[in-house]
Amino acid sequence: MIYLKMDDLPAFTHTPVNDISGIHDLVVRTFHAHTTRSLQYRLKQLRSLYWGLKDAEPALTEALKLDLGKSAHESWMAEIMWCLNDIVFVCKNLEAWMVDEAAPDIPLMNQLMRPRIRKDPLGAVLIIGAFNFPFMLSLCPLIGALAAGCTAVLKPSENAPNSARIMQHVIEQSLSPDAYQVVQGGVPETTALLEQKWDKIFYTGNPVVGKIIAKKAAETLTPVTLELGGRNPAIVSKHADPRLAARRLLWTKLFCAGQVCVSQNYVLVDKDLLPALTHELGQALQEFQPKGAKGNEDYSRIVNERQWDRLKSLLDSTKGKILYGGYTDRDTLLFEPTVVQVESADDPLLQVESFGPLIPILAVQNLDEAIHIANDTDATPLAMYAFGSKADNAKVLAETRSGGATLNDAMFHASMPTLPFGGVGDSGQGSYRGRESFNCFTHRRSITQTPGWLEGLIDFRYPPYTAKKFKAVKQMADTPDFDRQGNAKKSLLWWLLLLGGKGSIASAGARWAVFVSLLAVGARMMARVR
Ligand SMILES: NC(=O)c1ccc[n+]([C@@H]2O[C@H](COP(=O)([O-])OP(=O)(O)OC[C@H]3O[C@@H](n4cnc5c(N)ncnc54)[C@H](O)[C@@H]3O)[C@@H](O)[C@H]2O)c1
Ligand SMILES: CC1=C(/C=C/C(C)=C/C=C/C(C)=C/C=C/C=C(C)/C=C/C=C(C)/C=C/C=C(\C)C=O)C(C)(C)CCC1
Repeated sequence: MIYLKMDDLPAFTHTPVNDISGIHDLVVRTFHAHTTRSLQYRLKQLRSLYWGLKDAEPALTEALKLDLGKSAHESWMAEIMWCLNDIVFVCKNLEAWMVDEAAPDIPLMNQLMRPRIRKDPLGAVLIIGAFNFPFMLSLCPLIGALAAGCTAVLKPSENAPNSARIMQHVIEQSLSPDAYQVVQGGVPETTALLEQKWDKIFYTGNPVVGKIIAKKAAETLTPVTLELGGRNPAIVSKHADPRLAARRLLWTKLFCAGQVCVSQNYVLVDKDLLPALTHELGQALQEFQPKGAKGNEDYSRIVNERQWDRLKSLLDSTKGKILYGGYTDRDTLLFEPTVVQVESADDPLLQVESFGPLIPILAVQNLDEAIHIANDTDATPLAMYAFGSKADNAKVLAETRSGGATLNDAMFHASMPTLPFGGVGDSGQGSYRGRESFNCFTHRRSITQTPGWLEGLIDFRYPPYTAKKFKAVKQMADTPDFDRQGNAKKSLLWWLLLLGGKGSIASAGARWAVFVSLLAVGARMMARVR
């Protein structure tokens, strides 16, 4: 088999803005022609995309190397295999997902109307991808939209142009062009796309642009899923294992050179554990990169000069002390993983999302202080990490919010392809992955059907309203299981089972034991008397 090479592809060129409304109209027309509704159509498209990606694997790997210096290892694990497995999983489950769902919590009398929930595709959707995991962040939403029966336009990030080129090639070779289109470009092209009316917009990227997109979508009441970012804290309590914490936190800062939305933005460590943690970070860095970042050909590069410059000026602005790393080279876009011990939560490294291989560490007095700083820095980050005892971790989860969280590791909740993934508050809204990708592009349509023979039985709904009809309606009221003080009331049956008492089932059991014993004694006494 002759494998495709990136050189075989046309150069990255922006889609002419004047073509965008025609592209939009095409996918809208196709949706309204109901072309994409059948299960077989969707499966055929998904299976075709699978083989298109599979056959392009060498070029996909090459593109990620060109755009980000990404290793074949990371490219396979978190991009190519990720997307291939996503398609396989969706194909296996799609038929079950599409079946009408029985409606839950329906009173008996309403069951007669056969309530059910149909999964309707939302329509023609717009998907805007980001540069750091260009295939996973563009194709997985597209897989969800396709599975849901939508038509779609994908706008990959222009900051990963080679990945955008090969994605366009694979999509054009594998999917029906009437239903699935790619628009290439940056701000002007995305802005032109946002002028069109979509049935859903799925955006991955920074919160600033997320607000632009949410505002634009609000003008036409278009639903959005926003996969944004945040300043994700890692809290390392005094009960943590410093070696595990060091290795696992470094994982996400070496992965894609820290250009990972769910990587920790800063580390709050109990003051007593600071020496051990910093020591273990040095040990792990030595193990993970024995020849340093420069000598590690599997270590990604910063995506472009603009991002490199932003990171460099951020590092130069810190008042902290560099413990490890700090080597950078603009010519090769290399940025070494850099551990900085900072003395204040006001340090510039904690004020913005680095989205790079910076690891500021701040010592705290205790867990309460860590939680306070975390909530003060970013109340709704995309991710939260807690390393500590079971009680410590439970406290962190109970007293903070985040899109997702991993305990005693980094980014694991984001490493499971079928676990719903999304932000909260400023870090985003909506979620996807696995079945959630199907749901993300689906409208859950409630349907009922009233049989003719019921007409006389439910005429209480028609005027003229009589006393008899009103009495019938009054009897439909439910009985509350709580009293006027807001306390739960037990039903008569429950009162009897608990023998009138309150408290636990165990105490009720004790009462039953006493009650049965008394009954037995009484019965024996009655027998003697006879
Ligand atoms: N939640 C997630 O899954 C996820 C994944 C990756 C990145 N992110 C977040 O994204 C940010 C980094 O990515 P990025 O935004 O630099 O990626 P990016 O530069 O690739 O931009 C993302 C997309 O937004 C578009 N865009 C940029 N500026 C725009 C504008 N003014 N108007 C319209 N469209 C515009 C780009 O064309 C691109 O398609 C970080 O905050 C990171 O946390 C989140
Ligand atoms: C195999 C057996 C067992 C255990 C298996 C285990 C525990 C396997 C663990 C696998 C791991 C560690 C996989 C890690 C994968 C990481 C990935 C895919 C990272 C992905 C990163 C992503 C998606 C980043 C996203 C970034 C975003 C969205 C923003 O920028 C046993 C032990 C159970 C025994 C039986 C065999």
